[in-house]
Amino acid sequence: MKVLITGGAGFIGSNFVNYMVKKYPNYQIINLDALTYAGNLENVKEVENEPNYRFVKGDITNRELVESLFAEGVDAVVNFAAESHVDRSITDPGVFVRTNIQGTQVLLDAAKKYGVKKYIQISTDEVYGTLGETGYFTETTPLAPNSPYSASKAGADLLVRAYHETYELPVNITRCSNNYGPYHFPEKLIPLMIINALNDQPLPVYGDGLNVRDWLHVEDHCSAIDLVLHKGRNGEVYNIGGNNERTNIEVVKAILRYLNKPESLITFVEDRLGHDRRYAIDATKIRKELGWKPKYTFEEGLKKTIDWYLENRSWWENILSGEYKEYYERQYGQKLGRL
Ligand SMILES: Cc1cn([C@H]2C[C@H](O)[C@@H](COP(=O)(O)OP(=O)(O)O[C@H]3O[C@H](CO)[C@@H](O)[C@H](O)[C@H]3O)O2)c(=O)[nH]c1=O
Repeated sequence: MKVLITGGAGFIGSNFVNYMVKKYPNYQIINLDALTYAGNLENVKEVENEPNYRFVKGDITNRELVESLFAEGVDAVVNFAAESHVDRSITDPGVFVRTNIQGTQVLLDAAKKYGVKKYIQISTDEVYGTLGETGYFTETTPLAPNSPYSASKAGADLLVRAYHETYELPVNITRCSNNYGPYHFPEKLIPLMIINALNDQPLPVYGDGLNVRDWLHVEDHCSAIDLVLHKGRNGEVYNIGGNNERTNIEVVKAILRYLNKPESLITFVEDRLGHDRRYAIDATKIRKELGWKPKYTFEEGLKKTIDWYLENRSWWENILSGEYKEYYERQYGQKLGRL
């Protein structure tokens, strides 16, 4: 089987590339990634010399390039390639529409033209919008995205659905909750808080810190996608979530406790615009239908993740000294009163 993984140098994509190359030595894995600010070949260093792995630098909106890869005979596509950061989408939505929607359409066209056996769209629980204090997102919850990022992901999901209904393309859409684990780019909550705590820098918590996210270890996400790839019923959506609801402030305090750093580092800053209050996934369908089970509790997964950041200092120090530095100052400098 030849599997094209797009966005395989980003956080979740690279974890999936590493997982697939090692687990299936008989599969050919092609990693197509544009290497934007969030893509990093260091993330796939552990498999770069494996005979069943190949990297191609390129953008999913590049129709010619995408078609040339499909012409080689791709059996399955797993599309992770996306602009993923909500805060960036609030200041610059255009690139989100381009990559997340137009890029998906290019992949769908090629998948249809060359007759792939499976197309998997990696989506997000954010397409469902926000929850109050109770309730869960199921696969039939209406789409109600609130940020330009989630709107672009919802748009892509609708295209994927339409290619199934109209052309009978064999698709699945997976919608996961917040992932965490190794190679998570430092702009996101958990790695940002770990790194700032290690550097004795203020930890910027948005609003009252009581927004709730449902955390899923990235390895558990990979095992779920593996099941969907091999056993998913065509045309179906599968929610993937770890049942680990935590407020942001709980997560931040747990990180400080593990690192033995003072809570005085916590700094409440101006809230994110349109900030979704709570996400919580009902993953009954994938558990019952495909037999998926996460292996990490949040406490174990978080400790393992913090240890990874302690052991891989040079990975994140390289990112911090590059173009990310400018983003960080723009995003937090004023909020933290340091500019
Ligand atoms: C970066 C940052 C975030 N936050 C808050 C905002 C959110 O309530 C929570 C998590 O923020 P983020 O790490 O940006 O993740 P969130 O907005 O939930 O979105 C993530 O999870 C989604 C899945 O739910 C994915 O679709 C997105 O691509 C991914 O970025 O922490 C802070 O309080 N301070 C911060 O500095």
